[in-house]
Amino acid sequence: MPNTQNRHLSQFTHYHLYQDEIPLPRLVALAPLKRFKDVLERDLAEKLRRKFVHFFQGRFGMHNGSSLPTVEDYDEDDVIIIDDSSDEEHKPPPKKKTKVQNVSSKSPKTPKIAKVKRTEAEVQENNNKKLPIVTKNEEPPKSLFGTNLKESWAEFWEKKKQHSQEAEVTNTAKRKATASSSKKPAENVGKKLNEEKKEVLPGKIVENNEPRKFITSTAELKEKRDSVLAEVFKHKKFKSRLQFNAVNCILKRKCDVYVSLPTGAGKSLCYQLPAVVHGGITVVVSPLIALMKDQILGLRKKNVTCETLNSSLTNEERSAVLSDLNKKNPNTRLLYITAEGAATDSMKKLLASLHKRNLLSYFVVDEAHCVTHWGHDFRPDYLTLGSLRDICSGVPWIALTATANTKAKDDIILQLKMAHVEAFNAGTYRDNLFYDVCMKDYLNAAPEKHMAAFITKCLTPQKTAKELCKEEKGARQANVKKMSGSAIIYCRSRNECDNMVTTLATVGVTALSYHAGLPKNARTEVQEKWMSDEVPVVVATIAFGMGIDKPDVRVVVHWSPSQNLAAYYQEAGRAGRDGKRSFCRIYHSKSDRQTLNFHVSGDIGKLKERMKKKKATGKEEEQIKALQNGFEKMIDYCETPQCRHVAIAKFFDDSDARPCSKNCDFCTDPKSTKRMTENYQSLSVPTKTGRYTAFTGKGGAREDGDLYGGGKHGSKDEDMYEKPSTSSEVMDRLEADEGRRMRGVLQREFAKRRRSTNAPVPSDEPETPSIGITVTNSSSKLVPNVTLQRRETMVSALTKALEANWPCGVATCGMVASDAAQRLEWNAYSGSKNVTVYNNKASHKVAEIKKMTMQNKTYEVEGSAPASDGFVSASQLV
Ligand SMILES: Nc1ncnc2c1ncn2[C@@H]1O[C@H](COP(=O)(O)OP(=O)(O)OP(=O)(O)O)[C@@H](O)[C@H]1O
Repeated sequence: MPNTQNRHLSQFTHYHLYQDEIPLPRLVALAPLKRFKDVLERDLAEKLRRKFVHFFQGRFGMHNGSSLPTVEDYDEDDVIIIDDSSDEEHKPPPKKKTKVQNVSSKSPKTPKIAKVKRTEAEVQENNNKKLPIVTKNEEPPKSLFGTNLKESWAEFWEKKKQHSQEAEVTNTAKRKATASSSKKPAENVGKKLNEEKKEVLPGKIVENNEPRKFITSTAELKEKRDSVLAEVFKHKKFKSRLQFNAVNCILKRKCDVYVSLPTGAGKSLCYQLPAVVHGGITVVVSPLIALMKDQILGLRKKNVTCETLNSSLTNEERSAVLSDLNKKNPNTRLLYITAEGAATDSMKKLLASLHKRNLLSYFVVDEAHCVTHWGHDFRPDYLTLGSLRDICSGVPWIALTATANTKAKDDIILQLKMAHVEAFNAGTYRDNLFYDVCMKDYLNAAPEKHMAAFITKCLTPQKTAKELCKEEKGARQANVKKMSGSAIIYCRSRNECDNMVTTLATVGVTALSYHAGLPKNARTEVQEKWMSDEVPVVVATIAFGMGIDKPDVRVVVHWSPSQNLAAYYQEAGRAGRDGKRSFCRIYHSKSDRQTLNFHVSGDIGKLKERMKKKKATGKEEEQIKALQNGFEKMIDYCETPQCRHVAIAKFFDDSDARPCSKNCDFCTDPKSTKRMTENYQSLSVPTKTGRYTAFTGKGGAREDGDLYGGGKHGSKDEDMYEKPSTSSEVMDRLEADEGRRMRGVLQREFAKRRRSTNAPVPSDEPETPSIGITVTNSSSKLVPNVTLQRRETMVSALTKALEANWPCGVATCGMVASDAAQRLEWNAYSGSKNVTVYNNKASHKVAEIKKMTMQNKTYEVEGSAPASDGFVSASQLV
């Protein structure tokens, strides 16, 4: 690294920033300067921030940068210079004497603040800012971090913040007093001033053994509530009356609170806002690490300091979190933990210590339906949460869920030992969601194509159709439909996901697949592409979607029903979180029902096994009942002509279960919905060989003799399907299922040799190429399970996309679209190890071309044909 250690701050330029040539202490000093603001706000911001974090971690045991001052908190001349020469770790190697003046080099032991002049007006203006600044009128601290670095950066800022806020309160009070002095008697003003001085600031923790003072004045709570809503959460108002009421009740801290609001209704705010208002620490139990990460990310973006303690942390991360929690005034406001973690002795000790130090503000149980076997995602570890009551007595408990009926609600309250509960129950109705069910066997097109058309329609903004037509005239977007919003398609198995992506590509819908078979980084990549609207559709197993809060999901399709109605409601609830019209559709068939039946009976079988082995928790029988009930209600939902909203409302015991009149297929077109259901009921059921035989049940789903029985068909399906699960460990389980799937493949291979099975076996016969589509090196078997047909599909999708991009169907270099498509497809094929990666690569290429078409840019095909691989272009063949 060049010698930059001794440069004066003014000598650093953006060049040094980009070149990474600035020592960390200088960087800390430079960050506040406005001349670097543009850089800070762009890509380098993150880099700098990480450096900050790293730097402070090392020196002061801080674990995140969220409480560090941001560039907004300073002015150009508020230069803070840190002399770190006492810090061995960051000490530069000995250098030759330089002529450049180092403003900080005079006092090697004591870090100090250098301050340049500011006008009175600037000082006043900055006093009103959120974080304090160092002004010339103000006595600077002896050292930035206190003598001998005893005082931490966080403590310093906490003090500064407090000082500045107190000054602000006094100023405000003075202003108010002056304004009203002509009307009010002076003693009133004095009284008000005294009141305002007593204010307990958010985040301020009083001495250990003194009881912590929470805000109790209604007016004060109201004021803080509104300012936190606007300034921290950036919401103009509460989303609903119920959210407003729940927040108010929780803010008062007078009782435990049970909140049941529909999916996407803003339950998180109900506890996050009070947590910020009252300060201290709010402990949140969440069932999924993915969910926690999502919440933490969201909160950190809002500058709320939050942490997690879970099994995914490294030792260093864990000790950083703990060291903050062990401080007298921790920075952490919300601490996310798992129920499993809460049951450990170390967590119990930590909670006891926080409670003893008067730090605990709330104890929150998110997704509280996990506490009860009546819920759809029962987690035995949640049962132990109630015992923590004794550890943190007097702390208000908050339980939140979207999916609990009366039985579940009662059980949650019982299990969590909630006393004096105030319940906020909003029912499940979401008027922006349109629910419908399509019977796969009664569609006028192949079901996959039917679905693709549906998705395209949902993602094509109605209003701009005319504009699009206009645009299309003479424009290159001729064949490209403008899409807006995103879609999720839930499939049961990895194979189903991959096949669906290919099928969608043939009809011009670009999708990526997401499932446990993908490596973790590939899954993250898919999720990011979908979140950033690069690819509109994701085809996934139910592992996707948990904790995802994308506002503009316009459509959620279930390629087969969920295992129970509560899970379906939760999964479909990913749609329309921005409140706009969105669609939730299930494609259902007799064979889907049998497969589901097989899985449910498998789960029931396991529970019965457990009961026999005396490993039982005593709740198994009820769990079995809940499983059966959830499944029956799911089947009823699909197979009974009724208002879909009513079916959901009844399942959750909503008091208001009126038909929606316009938000489901039955209410908008009862005749055809009934006809479709009748046709479905009269249909025969598929046999082991795939043929249909007369359905002998008496009509209703529950009379199906196969229900919960599994049956031979189910057994045969075992290796074809991933085990669906609504449990929070779904990812792990899906991973484990891969082993089972492989065993299935082996079994099929043996069976193939014995020639004694009906299971579909991969054929060794060479595949026949389709007429009109040429695929490079078509006999290649480089990527297992990628059939010639799949490759042809991709070539054809790429050709279509390129034809739309190149107005005359020919690139500037004279290459025709089909040749270029072959080349691109080959690149994807030869660079992939498995079918999913191949699918995603090829589909992403289609998306990339389409995006460029929309932007009126020409897609350039790079690279040359893989001659040694036998590449022969279509034009050469003709
Ligand atoms: N007062 C509000 N004004 C506007 N948007 C809000 C408000 N409160 C919450 N939201 C937004 O609503 C969305 C859903 O919130 P949240 O994730 O808390 O829902 P939820 O009830 O927990 O849903 P689910 O049970 O499906 O996870 C978020 O994007 C959140 O920012």
